[in-house]
Amino acid sequence: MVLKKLLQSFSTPFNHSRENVFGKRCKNSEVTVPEIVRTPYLVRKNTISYARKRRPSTDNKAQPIQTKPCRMRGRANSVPASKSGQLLLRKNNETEDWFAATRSSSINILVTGAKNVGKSALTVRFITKRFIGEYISGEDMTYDHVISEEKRKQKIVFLDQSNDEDCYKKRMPFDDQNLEWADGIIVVYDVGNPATYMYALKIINFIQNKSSSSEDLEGVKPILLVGNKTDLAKRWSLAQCEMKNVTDKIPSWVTSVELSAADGFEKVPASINELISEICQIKRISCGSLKKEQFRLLMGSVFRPRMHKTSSGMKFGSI
Ligand SMILES: Nc1nc2c(ncn2[C@@H]2O[C@H](COP(=O)(O)OP(=O)(O)OP(=O)(O)O)[C@@H](O)[C@H]2O)c(=O)[nH]1
Repeated sequence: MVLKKLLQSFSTPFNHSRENVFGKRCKNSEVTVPEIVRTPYLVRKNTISYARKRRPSTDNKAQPIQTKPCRMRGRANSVPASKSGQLLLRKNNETEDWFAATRSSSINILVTGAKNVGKSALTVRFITKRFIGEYISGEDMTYDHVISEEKRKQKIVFLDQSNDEDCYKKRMPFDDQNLEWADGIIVVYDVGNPATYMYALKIINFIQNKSSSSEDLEGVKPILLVGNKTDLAKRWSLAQCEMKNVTDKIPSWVTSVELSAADGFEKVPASINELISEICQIKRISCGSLKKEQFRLLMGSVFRPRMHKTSSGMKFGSI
């Protein structure tokens, strides 16, 4: 009944058929409704505003040019610390001490890649299980995430590295300190943009070259190459031919995966968990809960696609 009324309300005022919404011609007029770009998820402001990062203003007024320090951290006052410290942005002035402290106490993951490929989206999706439309651009962000295994807690720190032009020029593609700090690296590209894929390969080559100078980098720092935005299937298929020509350049020790931060209920946590368990093995830390989590995600994707959403026993990744 409600559905019937809803359908009627769609059709009566303008006499449009439902196809009109997707850009087809109206039945009784010559007006063409512009095509609507599909937004995968609605932003539920009340529940996720704490994790939302502001974009710089896009006013037409001339903005004063500001030079940002590359190692700028997210504004602490823009995001309140969550109870468990799972999503916590760092203050701007934390630098050397922060690197030293986190190096020894946590699992550190560097998230890098070209601009606008979805580095923040991927990280936030992993930590909060949510996709938020917009994020602060042009600033390095760090996120704390805690996994609990029985009574033990393991802190995971993500450094979401900005690649705005100023920083890019200074640290082509990132400085040694970030690389030394990281236990694992996530290199992100946009599957619909071959240039970002080339940039991702450049980063991997950079790491590979570093490994020849510091003997044990290769294999010791696991790399996850993530092709993001597969939900934009049209752009993706167009870019595939161009990317196929260069796929042989990915070194065999790099794990690669294609997914969508927007749609990635299972794939995002599964692939990042795999990277974390690899790091745990290398650092000889026990991460048993990750294995359980991976198994649960696998079973969830086979039998019940949203099983993990209702599970309360596992603290991993919850807010
Ligand atoms: N459709 C779609 N859009 C995405 C996806 N991931 C990210 N986006 C969008 O892509 C834009 C850039 O995402 P960000 O996460 O800010 O990208 P970033 O790499 O962190 O950007 P910088 O910090 O500027 O380097 C945002 O508008 C996101 O909403 C995805 O999987 N699918």
